[in-house]
Amino acid sequence: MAAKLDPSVCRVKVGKELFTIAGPDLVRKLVAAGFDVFLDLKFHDIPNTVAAAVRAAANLGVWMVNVHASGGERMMRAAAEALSSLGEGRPLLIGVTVLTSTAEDELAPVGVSRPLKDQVVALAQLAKNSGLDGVVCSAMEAQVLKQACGTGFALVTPGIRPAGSAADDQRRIVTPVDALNSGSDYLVIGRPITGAENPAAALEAIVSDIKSNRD
Ligand SMILES: O=C(O)c1cc(=O)[nH]c(=O)n1[C@@H]1O[C@H](COP(=O)(O)O)[C@@H](O)[C@H]1O
Repeated sequence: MAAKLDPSVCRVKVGKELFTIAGPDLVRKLVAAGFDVFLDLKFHDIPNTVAAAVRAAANLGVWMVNVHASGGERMMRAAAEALSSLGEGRPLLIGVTVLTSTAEDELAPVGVSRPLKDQVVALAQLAKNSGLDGVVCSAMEAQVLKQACGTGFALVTPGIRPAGSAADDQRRIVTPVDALNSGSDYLVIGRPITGAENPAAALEAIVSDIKSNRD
């Protein structure tokens, strides 16, 4: 897949599936090939373990790494502190709020009684106060988060689907142009590109749609 894509057009994300199959060597190869790599392992563990894991990610040379914001303030602070001594070249540290595959009615069974949007805002504010650089959320929440957390706080939005694409297991989906217009800083696009017959052409179509239709 990476060989079919151009590092000047897109970054790449290595998630749990690929990392479990191919491990850190593949991440090093992607970095060496010139890609900015988002290591999406969504760490969620005790503070000491998460701090050591994000430090290990930084040593691989990745551009972005994420943790679950629901791991709490002490966990996120430990992660932020583990990276702070690395200075400018350190990876961006991002907190996952509520997964884009989660729908409103799935929160109560896991003990969350407030509305989904309020949960996303609360976790984003906690992430910001814990020293993180931004959050993963749906672009549906981008506008409210830019107001709540300010423009310098990065919004990373999966659940991106060009008009007419299948939602698959995602529940809070937004088109690429609408996501950017709502304030998303980074779009995470998987299956609409990886599942296409010609991934480079699918990416190109998305980029040209953005160039011609963005506000
Ligand atoms: O942190 C993530 O990257 C992530 C968070 C989230 O809330 N939702 C979400 O879909 N993701 C990831 O983003 C990617 C979305 O892929 P597609 O649904 O194929 O576009 C997957 O690799 C997910 O693991």
